[in-house]
Amino acid sequence: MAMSTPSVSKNKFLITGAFEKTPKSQNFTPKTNYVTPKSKKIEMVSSTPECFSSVQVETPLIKKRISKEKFDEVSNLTVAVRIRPMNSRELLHVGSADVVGVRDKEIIIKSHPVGSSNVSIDHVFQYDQIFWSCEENHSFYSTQEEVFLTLGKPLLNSAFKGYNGCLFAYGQTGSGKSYSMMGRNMCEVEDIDCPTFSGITPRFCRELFEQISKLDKGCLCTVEVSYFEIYNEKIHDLLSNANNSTKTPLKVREHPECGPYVVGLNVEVVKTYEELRNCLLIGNRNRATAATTMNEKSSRSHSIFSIELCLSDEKNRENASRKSKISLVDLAGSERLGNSCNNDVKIREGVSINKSLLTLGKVISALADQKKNQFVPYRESVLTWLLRESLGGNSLTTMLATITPANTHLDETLATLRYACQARSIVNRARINENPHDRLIRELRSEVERLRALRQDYERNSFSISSTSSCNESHEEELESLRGKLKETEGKLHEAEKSWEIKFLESKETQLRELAEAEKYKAELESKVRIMKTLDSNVTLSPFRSNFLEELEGVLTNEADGLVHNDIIEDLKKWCCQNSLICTFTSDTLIIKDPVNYKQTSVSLNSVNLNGFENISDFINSLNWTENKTFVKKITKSEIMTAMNNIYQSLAVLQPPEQENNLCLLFAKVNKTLQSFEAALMTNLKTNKNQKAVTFSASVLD
Ligand SMILES: Nc1ncnc2c1ncn2[C@@H]1O[C@H](COP(=O)(O)OP(=O)(O)OP(=O)(O)O)[C@@H](O)[C@H]1O
Repeated sequence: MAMSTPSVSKNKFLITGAFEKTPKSQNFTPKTNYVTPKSKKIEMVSSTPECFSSVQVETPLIKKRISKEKFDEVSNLTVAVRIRPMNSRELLHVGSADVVGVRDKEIIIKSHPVGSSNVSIDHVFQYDQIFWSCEENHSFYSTQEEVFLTLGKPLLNSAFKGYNGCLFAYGQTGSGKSYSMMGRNMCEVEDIDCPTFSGITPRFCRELFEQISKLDKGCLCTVEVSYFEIYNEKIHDLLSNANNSTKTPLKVREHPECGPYVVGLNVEVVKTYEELRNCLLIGNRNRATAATTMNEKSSRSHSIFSIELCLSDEKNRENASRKSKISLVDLAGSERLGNSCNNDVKIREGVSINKSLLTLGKVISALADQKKNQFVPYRESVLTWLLRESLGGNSLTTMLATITPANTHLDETLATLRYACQARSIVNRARINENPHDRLIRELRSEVERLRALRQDYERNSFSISSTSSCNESHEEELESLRGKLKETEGKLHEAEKSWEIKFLESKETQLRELAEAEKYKAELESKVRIMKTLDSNVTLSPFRSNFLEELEGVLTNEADGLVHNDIIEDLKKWCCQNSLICTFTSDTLIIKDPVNYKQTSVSLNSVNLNGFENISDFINSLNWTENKTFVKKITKSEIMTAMNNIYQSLAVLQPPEQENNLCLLFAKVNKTLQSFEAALMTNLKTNKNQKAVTFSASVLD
């Protein structure tokens, strides 16, 4: 990737006067990116070869669009070209020559068609900015700072207004993309902070925090940063701690409102320039490590460093809250497949890089075409998908094309310049990312101001007209309609501002209500806990309580019907059931209870004999019945289960916050029921050792 900088320039035809310069000692005023700077006619001082030379104008005619439509900035992509010095390899190459000339905002490339040394063609390209960085000591040399001030700073200023921005470097390997974007070296603090060599990205970070420090006190500002690279169509997080080889590539998803994003990407919140610089260093080091282990991978990967800026100023209604995202992109080398691919891996890489760059090309030409409803294949590559908003969307975008002046790379240089020319036709519509209500208020305010100014003009004019001539009726009408319009807009603004205040109050009220509810719930919970504690200490629970359910379950499941298994007993049970009598058994006794008439009888199982009786009814009536005033009921297994379920449901009712008294009562009731159940069960178990059915007194079920 590194090439040494030559000490001597071998310009054969140096067309100086690249663009208007300010002497180095003076403060440099950036030529703003989105306004065409006034050009200065500068003479060519080249030594044009004395041969036939034809001129080929390569720049398509484009109408530069800079318009503000209700705070939307409609503008073409800003395209700049930077020419780096020839490196030692290029200088040592036999027959090497500098074929790039610069005049104002034009680049002229001199080429000789194959086989005709005497005929040359001048390819002329026009751009928004040209940075000639071939000879350091030359007065027209463009420094790193100038490149930042011209391209990076306007994007930063726009970010503070709420516009998204993107700056991407495009060019063949070794043409100076990383040098321009990051600097001469990029893995040490000294490199990042180097006043001479640090590139656009570190300068952007430094300036960002300088501007933040100058913001008003009441202005809240957050900065979030992410850094990733795309290699072979796969995304790798450069801020992740995981080892490069173990990293799983991240995926791209599309949010319906926010657009495409990388899933699981580390986003760091940074509060100082030093923290931001640290992120940059981590990312650069990760990138460099990957480059060494994977054979100069960095040349073949695209890196995207993104900064999200969020500003909110309660005091200043004009700039209530703004959000912007700036992406600084260093693309992979754009050379064609044949030039650099000499093995399988490289061919695969080349295909992937070319897939991204090819799609980028397709996207650029589709957007440049400007036909309505033209399909733009953003989703054909990860790069274009993620840069969608930067290309033809909501962003102010700048492309920096980097080239070498050497004739050895003439084809690549021409390809890069043509690519860059086409990109100039892309139109983006950037809008301030803000709350729609703030936007409405701002728009109405500016409309009111405009109408007021118009009215003043009219009033002044009509005064001079009426003083010189008789009353001009049509003028008066226009003035009247203007007044009406102004009144209407002022009314709308007043409404918008009022509704904003009402909304604010409403949201405050909702907040207070929610807070009060939360407090109430908290108090209820606390009282519930208090009750639980009191109950625990006051109520003496039976030692069997913990085993109660298991015991009950044991009894129920053991209902193995090991009773007297004979047909007579079965018939008796059936008959009793049909006649509303309760029929229970101990190991040797049959007990029959009549709950309606409060009677009870018992008979030894051994003496049950139906012989001599016509039917079961006669046998039952023959038994010795005694009075029994206690109403008892036999509970079946399913009845017990239902009763238990009822208890659990009652317990469940305790969960939501209840009035303290209700809660107390309910709890006591449940406890009582459980105790009764338990007592009844224990009595039954104790008194009837082999009993298989359990009888409870009816009060238990109340
Ligand atoms: N404007 C410049 N002035 C002086 N040296 C430069 C300039 N631009 C690039 N160089 C030097 O040229 C060499 C290649 O530059 P750089 O690594 O930035 O190329 P690149 O386009 O990013 O390549 P790659 O695609 O491989 O990443 C480096 O040694 C760099 O220092």
